[in-house]
Amino acid sequence: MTDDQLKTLSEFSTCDISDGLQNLYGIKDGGYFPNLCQRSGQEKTGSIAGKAFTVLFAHASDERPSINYIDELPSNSVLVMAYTPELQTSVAPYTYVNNAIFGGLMARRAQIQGVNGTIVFGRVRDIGEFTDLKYPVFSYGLGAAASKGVVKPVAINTTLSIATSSDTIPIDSSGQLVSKSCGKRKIAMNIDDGDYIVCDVHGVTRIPHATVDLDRLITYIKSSIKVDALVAEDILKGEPAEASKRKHRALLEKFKD
Ligand SMILES: O=C([O-])CC(=O)C(=O)O
Ligand code: NI
Repeated sequence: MTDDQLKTLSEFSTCDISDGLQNLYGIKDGGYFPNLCQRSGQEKTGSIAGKAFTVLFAHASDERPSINYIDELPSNSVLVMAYTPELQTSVAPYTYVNNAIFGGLMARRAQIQGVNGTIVFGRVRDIGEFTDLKYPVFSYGLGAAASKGVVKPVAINTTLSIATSSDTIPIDSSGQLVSKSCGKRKIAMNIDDGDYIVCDVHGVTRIPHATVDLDRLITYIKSSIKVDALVAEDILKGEPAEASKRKHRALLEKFKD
């Protein structure tokens, strides 16, 4: 990702990103990861963007050794931390682990290396320190206890599989109706290392780097924002929304393959 692309992504909202992924690439969930809350960094103008640097956490009994990931983080990345599937639940609170795996000292260390923010599919602590640092952190929940002896980081630069939908809700993460009779299961969405991440007040979106042409997506989103602005003007003049949308959406036809 070039500096220009990064700057442009940080000017888009997560809603803009989801519109682009849905309309240009047919990704029905719009790349949106539900249930994360923004804990800090709200004062930043624009969105938080960067390439995903992924860290996988496993139970302390996992045979893999604990690794140090916090001291070698690429600048302009977004640190993404998640658990192995058996430690995740697809209904609230989304993780079985009540300990926090990210805190103020780690935020400090990440920030000094130029990391743009942290996403934890689990719990975090020391939010007062995140706020003081103006360092953006998103998480499922909060905790007070550190992770020692309970979970440990076991892999970096790996695909993270996130359980996002409940087996009690008959709709999967891509918006398809699924049979209620298919029994217990978790429906996962992946984040690959190096995916483009954009976060804001709505939460977190992910642009899959393997399948999305970032320049094409950016060009589409710029046009889509223009269309929305034109429709907003029409609505202000008293025009009906649907007719205005039809009129201006033609601007987006050129993107259809
Ligand atoms: O001890 C931990 O797991 C994290 C923590 O509090 C910090 O980074 O300040
Ligand atoms: Ni701490």
